[in-house]
Amino acid sequence: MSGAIGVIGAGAWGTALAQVAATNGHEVRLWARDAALVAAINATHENAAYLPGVPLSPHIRATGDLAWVAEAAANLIVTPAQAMRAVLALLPANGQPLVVCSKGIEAGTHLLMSEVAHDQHPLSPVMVLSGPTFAHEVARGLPTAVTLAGADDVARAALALAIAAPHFRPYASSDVIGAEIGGAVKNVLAIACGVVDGAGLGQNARAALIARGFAEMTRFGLAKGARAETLAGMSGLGDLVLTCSSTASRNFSLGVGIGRGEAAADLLANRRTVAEGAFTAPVLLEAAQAAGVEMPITAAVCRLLDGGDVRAVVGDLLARPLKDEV
Ligand SMILES: NC(=O)C1=CN([C@@H]2O[C@H](COP(=O)(O)OP(=O)(O)OC[C@H]3O[C@@H](n4cnc5c(N)ncnc54)[C@H](O)[C@@H]3O)[C@@H](O)[C@H]2O)C=CC1
Ligand SMILES: O=C(CO)COP(=O)(O)O
Repeated sequence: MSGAIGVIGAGAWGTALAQVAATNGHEVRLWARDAALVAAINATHENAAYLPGVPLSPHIRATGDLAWVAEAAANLIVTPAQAMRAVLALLPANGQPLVVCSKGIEAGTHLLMSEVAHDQHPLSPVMVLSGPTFAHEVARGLPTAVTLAGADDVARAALALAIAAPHFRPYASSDVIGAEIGGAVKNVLAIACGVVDGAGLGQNARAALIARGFAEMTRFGLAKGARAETLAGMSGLGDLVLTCSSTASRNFSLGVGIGRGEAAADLLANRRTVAEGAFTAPVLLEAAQAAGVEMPITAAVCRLLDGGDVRAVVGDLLARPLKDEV
């Protein structure tokens, strides 16, 4: 793939991906909706608001002009999930490949982000890039592997070559739904693991939540047409383990606060960066109920986000009738 690469969304992850795309010498057009952020990135070659301390490649140019970004050979979409449809509606449609890098499910429609992208840009090949990828590590050049999923083999192979770097290794997949469901669901489960940490419930409980959470992810994924091996790969289990283990995760950190007894509403009101699991949880629960899939951990996270008492919610989760593991 020759030519520029567009990155839409200049938060931590969009900025880190811009840095990856610039590694191979591509001109990178990084769109932000906030004019002050555009000016600051271009003046300082740093995104101090969302990815502080990382000197950005001179190949990256921030912009507020979506039409200029749309002329690039491919567009990586990295807005918060619930904002994606509105931003894509403003993006000129050139049939350019669109790569969904956000993790979530659209409220109201229950659509995955790739489905939202297809709705808005039916002529574009749509791909999904997902995996265990803390932005600050990727931006510093630490080794990272991702799933790059897409139905169009040619577009996917071209994009993989364009973004692969010695520290950044994309694995190809044709399972778009599976790649997306892993990333969306793990954010909800990371909140649950944070709660366990904040409430001091111990490492056994955290490991049990990861395992039972993975069972939930798999049940939901299979019901939606995902492949089991995708859910067990980078974008599913890999990302689940990463985000359930570290306060570097915004979702895990949100859970820690809830586990310590802080009100979820206050924690969310005081955040500047996005914790997608808080938006995904109620949508996921609705989608699971519509599909007839039981997701008790997701339901527990929803109760906690609605202000439920931690001890009561955990007690209810553990008091459910005994059942077979599989
Ligand atoms: N930070 C990370 O390590 C990773 C994040 N992701 C996903 O990438 C997506 C973006 O996350 P981050 O970049 O980390 O978020 P962030 O919280 O660092 O930044 C969000 C960006 O979106 C902008 N924004 C907020 N509302 C908007 C709207 N209505 N329209 C357009 N732009 C808007 C903000 O101004 C900011 O530039 C999320 O879905 C997240 O789950 C995926 C992998 C890694
Ligand atoms: O998706 C991520 C890592 O793969 C980032 O997780 P958080 O959004 O919880 O920080």
